[in-house]
Amino acid sequence: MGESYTKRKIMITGYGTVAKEFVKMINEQKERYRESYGFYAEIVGIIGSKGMIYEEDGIDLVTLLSFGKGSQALGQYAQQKQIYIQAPELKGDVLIECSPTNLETGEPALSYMKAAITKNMDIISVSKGALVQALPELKKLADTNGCRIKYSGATAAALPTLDIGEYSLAGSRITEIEGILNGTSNFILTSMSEDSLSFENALKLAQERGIAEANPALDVQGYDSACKILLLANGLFHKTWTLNDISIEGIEKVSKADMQFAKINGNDIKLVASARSIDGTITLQVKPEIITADNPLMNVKGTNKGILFHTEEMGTICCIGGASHPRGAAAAAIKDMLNLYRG
Ligand SMILES: NC(=O)C1=CN([C@@H]2O[C@H](COP(=O)(O)OP(=O)(O)OC[C@H]3O[C@@H](n4cnc5c(N)ncnc54)[C@H](OP(=O)(O)O)[C@@H]3O)[C@@H](O)[C@H]2O)C=CC1
Ligand SMILES: N[C@@H](CC=O)C(=O)O
Repeated sequence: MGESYTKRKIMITGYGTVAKEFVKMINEQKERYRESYGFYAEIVGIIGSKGMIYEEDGIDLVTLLSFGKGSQALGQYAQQKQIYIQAPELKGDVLIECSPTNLETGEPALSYMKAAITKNMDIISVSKGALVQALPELKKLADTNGCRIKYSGATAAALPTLDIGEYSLAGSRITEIEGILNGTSNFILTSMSEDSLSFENALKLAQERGIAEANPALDVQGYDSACKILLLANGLFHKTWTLNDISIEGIEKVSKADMQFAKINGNDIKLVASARSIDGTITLQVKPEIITADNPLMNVKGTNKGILFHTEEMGTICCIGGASHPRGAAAAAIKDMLNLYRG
């Protein structure tokens, strides 16, 4: 890549586990991104629940990273740099949305995204609430304002899903999608099945790894998987389904005995999110299913995830890996950003 590059001013909403990984990656690799992709990211503002730090010429990432996360870290940064915590205001070129997922209201992400779009900012979202509540409305608003919305981080993050469907399978007719899309519940099921951990201990470990949702009920009750299959199915089948169109069952009722019984027969139990054709109609559901040994999803272990696309023209495509992890989620946001602006 030559000397010329695109520079964009970045704002982040929600400075938690994923956002901090995003900041770390920009700090460590911004020069590599500039050289290899012709794109330079300058983080100018971060909004937490108690207000915003903003520096027009770029936040000093090394200083910021010397503190923890959340509004406390933003406050410590402001004190160190002798700047004020300001009232939130979206300004810049790109919003990286990393606030907590709220499936009831979509907030605070929904308001942040709308405010950003009205300032002609592109959006990269890792949070799911606003997308699940209002993606068609947000896309319309974005079109009117000439901006774009990407959300790999919200559709299984490090596991490529939407990109495969939109780019690698372009032109092919996707008939069905099946996936293990939630790392926390897959980790719990694998730990119960292979490491004899209890449900509670496995969930605690997933929380310690930073992969469970702030409200882990979203993971174990199947809602996180439901959000992901909804966003994938709407994106790839060009529909506007809502969460109400999905039959959702989580893993809370799966017992160790169920897992052992499945294993005796060479099978396993996994939380599968699917968009399957039943009587000619696509039906969306999330539920624990028996996976037989000949199913590639059998190999999805621990925090890994996996997806199968059944197509008319390209046969069945399988992708496995992309373990749930805050760094993987941050990397998915970086991928979206580089794909939007690469030279
Ligand atoms: N963790 C993961 O592996 C993945 C997470 N995601 C999604 O990414 C998002 C972030 O996840 P994660 O970083 O783990 O979550 P965290 O809970 O670690 O971070 C969210 C942060 O948002 C801040 N926050 C809370 N309320 C507001 C508000 N009103 N305005 C701005 N900031 C606010 C909180 O800090 P404070 O209140 O102190 O300001 C908190 O630190 C979630 O929506 C999640 O679903 C997606 C893929 C993977
Ligand atoms: N909680 C999710 C991570 C974000 O999507 C998971 O466990 O996979």
